[in-house]
Amino acid sequence: MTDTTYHAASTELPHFDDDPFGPELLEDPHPFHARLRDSGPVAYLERYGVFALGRYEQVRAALSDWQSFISGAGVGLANFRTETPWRPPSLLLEADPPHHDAPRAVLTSVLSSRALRGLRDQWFADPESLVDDLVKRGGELDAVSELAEVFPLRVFPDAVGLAKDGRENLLPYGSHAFNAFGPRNALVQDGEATIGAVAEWIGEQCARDRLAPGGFGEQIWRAADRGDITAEQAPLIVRSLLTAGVDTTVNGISAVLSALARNPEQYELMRRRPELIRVAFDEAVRFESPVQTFFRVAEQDVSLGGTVIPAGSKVLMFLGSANRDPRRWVQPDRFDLQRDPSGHVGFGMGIHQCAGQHIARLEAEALLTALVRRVRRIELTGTPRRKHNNTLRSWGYLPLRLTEA
Ligand code: HEM
Ligand SMILES: C=Cc1ccc(C(=O)O)cc1
Repeated sequence: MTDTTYHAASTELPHFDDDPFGPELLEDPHPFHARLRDSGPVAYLERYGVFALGRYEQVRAALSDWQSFISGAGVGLANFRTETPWRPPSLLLEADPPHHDAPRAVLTSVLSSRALRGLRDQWFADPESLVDDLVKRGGELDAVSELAEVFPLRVFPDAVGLAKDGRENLLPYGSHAFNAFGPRNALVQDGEATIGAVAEWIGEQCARDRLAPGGFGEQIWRAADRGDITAEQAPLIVRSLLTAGVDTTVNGISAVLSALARNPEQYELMRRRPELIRVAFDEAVRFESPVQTFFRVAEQDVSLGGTVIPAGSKVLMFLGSANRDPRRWVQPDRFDLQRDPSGHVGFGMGIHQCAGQHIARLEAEALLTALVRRVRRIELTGTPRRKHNNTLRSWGYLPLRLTEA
């Protein structure tokens, strides 16, 4: 592509000086998302020298076109072609076909909805006692520390086959990994101070002899015995579970609890029609988008939304903005259990679409089922507080009252 056409594209292109990873936008990204969408299909963020996609159509197109928008140069701001990643790249998230194929096939099989059937009874029983205790205690709670951070950490590490000790490392590791997809701002620098020991613990847990027989981790190692992947790949694929499997579901559960508390008529509807429980979680993932953004790199000059994005450019996809695009969703800012949220990009789209989405849905379904049986009403009892992260949309404090049914 010649300079003149690039120059022409860049001058016609809407430019923003906003910082999507700064405290103001992390606190409330929605006004910026609306400006970004209304500016056009493609924009340019001057602060980071990246192209930005805010509309559903272009985000979905970029997610689906893995040949033009690649993951192998990193799905954060860092370009692995010129910068050293903070950790060895993921064999799934930060890989392109053909290297991506075998690791993905293994995880798809290990985490398939069929494979999860054996977990259903145990995962549905667990939150019943948790909710019972909270209701008996009077029903006042911080839903983040006493529910959203508790339930996933009780069931998921066991399903992976992790040892009991050291599990307190999982949330800090995930938080740092998600911060590290952004610029090296204060959020990343704060994490760097302690991440060394945490990352070492995570790495140790991926060894075969640390993983309980029959768990997801050991099943990945058995795939290596079969030759589906190599023994060198197995621990890194286990690491993917530990990185993506906890903070995401914690924030997905916080998101659905927050949305239900703010929309009591939706909670009542869900109690009357429990088949809406699965819709509720996906609608919350659309509405809140626990994973807000991911990057891609243009593999070659690629035309999108009337703009030619030059080869080598980083492209920032605003999943949270796409999930609230009025060009795709009716009344997008409404949490509405009677809409069909399928097609949302909260789990991504295409070959990298979330490999753990069935896990996330099962956890949420188990918790919401326990709630609708025991709790008549969920209401906010104070001012919730956000927890800032460069990639995750997260609650730090969510004061709720659960009224016994
Ligand atoms: C509410 C919960 C979750 C959300 C919102 C979420 C979101 C996402 C998104 C947006 C992607 C696409 C990344 C991209 O296109 O670059 C993704 C991929 C992935 N997720 Fe999830 N995720 C969730 C839960 C989980 C869980 C529980 C696990 C593991 C058990 C998991 C494992 C993965 C993996 C391994 C990938 C990479 C897939 C690939 O590149 O082929 N996720 N997730
Ligand atoms: C959705 C986030 C995500 C983070 C890390 C990984 C990984 O480490 O493979 C996968 C997905």
